[in-house]
Amino acid sequence: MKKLLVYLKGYEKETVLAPLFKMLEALFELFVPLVMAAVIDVGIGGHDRGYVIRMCLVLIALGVIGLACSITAQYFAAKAATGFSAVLRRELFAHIQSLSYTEMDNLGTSTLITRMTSDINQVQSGVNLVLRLFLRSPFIVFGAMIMAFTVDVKAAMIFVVAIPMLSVVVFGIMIWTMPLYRRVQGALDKVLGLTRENLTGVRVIRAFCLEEQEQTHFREKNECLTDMQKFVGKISGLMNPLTYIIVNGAVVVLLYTGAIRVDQGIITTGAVVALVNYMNQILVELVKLANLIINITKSVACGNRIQSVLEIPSSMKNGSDTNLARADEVVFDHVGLTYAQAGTESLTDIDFSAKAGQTIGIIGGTGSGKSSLVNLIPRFYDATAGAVKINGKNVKDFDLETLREMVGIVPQKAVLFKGTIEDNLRWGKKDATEEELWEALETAQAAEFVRERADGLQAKIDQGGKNLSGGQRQRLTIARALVGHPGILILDDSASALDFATDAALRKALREMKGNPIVFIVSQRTSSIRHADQIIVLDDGMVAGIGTHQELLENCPVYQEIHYSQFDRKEERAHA
Ligand SMILES: Nc1ncnc2c1ncn2[C@@H]1O[C@H](COP(=O)(O)OP(=O)(O)OP(=O)(O)O)[C@@H](O)[C@H]1O
Repeated sequence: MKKLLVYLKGYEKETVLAPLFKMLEALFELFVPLVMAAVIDVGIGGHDRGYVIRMCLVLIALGVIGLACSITAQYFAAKAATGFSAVLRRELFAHIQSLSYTEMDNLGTSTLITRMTSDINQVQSGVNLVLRLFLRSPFIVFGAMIMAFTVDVKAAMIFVVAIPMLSVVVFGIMIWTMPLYRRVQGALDKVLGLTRENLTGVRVIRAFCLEEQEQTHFREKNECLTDMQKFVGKISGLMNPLTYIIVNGAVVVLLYTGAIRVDQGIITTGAVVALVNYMNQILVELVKLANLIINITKSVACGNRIQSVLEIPSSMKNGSDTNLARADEVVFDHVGLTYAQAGTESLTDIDFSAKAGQTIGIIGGTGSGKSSLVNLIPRFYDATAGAVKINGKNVKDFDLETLREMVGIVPQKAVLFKGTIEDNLRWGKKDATEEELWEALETAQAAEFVRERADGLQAKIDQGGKNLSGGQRQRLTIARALVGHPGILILDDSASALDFATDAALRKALREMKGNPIVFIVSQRTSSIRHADQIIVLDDGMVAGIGTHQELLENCPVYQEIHYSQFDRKEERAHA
């Protein structure tokens, strides 16, 4: 957590001024009981109306100056805390962006979102509270005690007994509740995680009529959180009655002792009132201090969670080679891949090469390793054995940005972003001309439906592309990858939502593309890859066959099985 405080850099002035103004406010507050004592003793006691009015004006002035100091402190504290959290949020976001898929898989998106949002908010409110109260509360407690001694040493001895008793109650409750607050935070994390999962998967939940089951699940987690909060609340609820018993007991003793000493003419009535006021001030500040410590503990816990993400180094080291103007050849040189935390290899000894202008089909059952294989080319993951090479150089040697600019990838799940069609297409190439955008749309078989939209390229896209059909989304993601004219194009099962005619038209357009790109088509359908120059058949992470459609039909049982489960033999003879 301490390391996070560097993000306060640039707010040094606010960090000093906020507590300073709070101390000034406290100082004025400490004078109020003395002025009140003077009003009682001199003004009321001496029937001096003018004095009473003057002192009342002094009280108002003290109040106004105190308020001005408090508002100023609040302003500086809020400025420092919000500025701090904005920088922290930016740094954390940038760091998460720099992490590789491996780290992202390990952490999970849910917890990253909680850390980016509620954890940073908690740290922000912690910083704000610390700046305002950390010096003020102890200052008032000790200040009020010293003032009590200046009023009357014997009466002030009651403070010496009452304050430790108050501290035991306040801090005892704090120590008791602190671990419970941590558990409440954990339960809150679970409720947030469940809410997020349910909201993102709401369509699936409804499709499977699981609303009731999910509601029950949510109710259980929510009740668990509520029960914990109630329990902590009950313990915290003890704070007020117990502290008030002590304070009121001390006030009774104060009044009793004070009355005797007033009778004896040692102190004045006003002095007794001042002592009672100091006692109340101390109580209020001790309770504030305890709340502050609870808040600091929560903030430190949240800060540590943020720090732990910031400390994760990216396992992917960037290469330095920026010399990649064309992709002439992609080679998988005895490549193996074992995912972090997975016991077994997901890819074993993959060995093949692809030349410029070639189309490579990749086929295999679910979980056979097709996506894993193509993900190695843009370095979403790194091969754990062998090497993936472009133009004879290991992909690890290339600068990541250079490498990824060369590779256009259309992921299995078509993801679009809120904005216009044009905004989404420009992700592929910022400065693409309108002509280039339409060219990509034509190749991706998406031009027709974009033209049909009243706003054309300016048509709005909802978050995730929800206002488009699955096939339209897929075609737009293909167009987005094509805009940058990649030297290597990867279509990871990205034509699955297209009808056969559109799929065939897409493949024809891809073959006719300018620039001789190497095209990798991952598919479950043999019809999508039958015209590929080379088809790689995967079975349980291993190559079960490499060749053309005809060659594989003759000598690869795995390919035969896939193909004849989709087409009957008569149809195949007709095709041939
Ligand atoms: N991020 C990951 N972490 C750990 N294991 C993974 C990860 N991604 C995939 N795997 C494992 O690697 C194997 C191959 O998965 P992959 O997604 O490459 O298969 P696939 O052939 O593309 O499957 P599908 O056709 O269903 O998309 C599977 O056993 C899978 O569980």
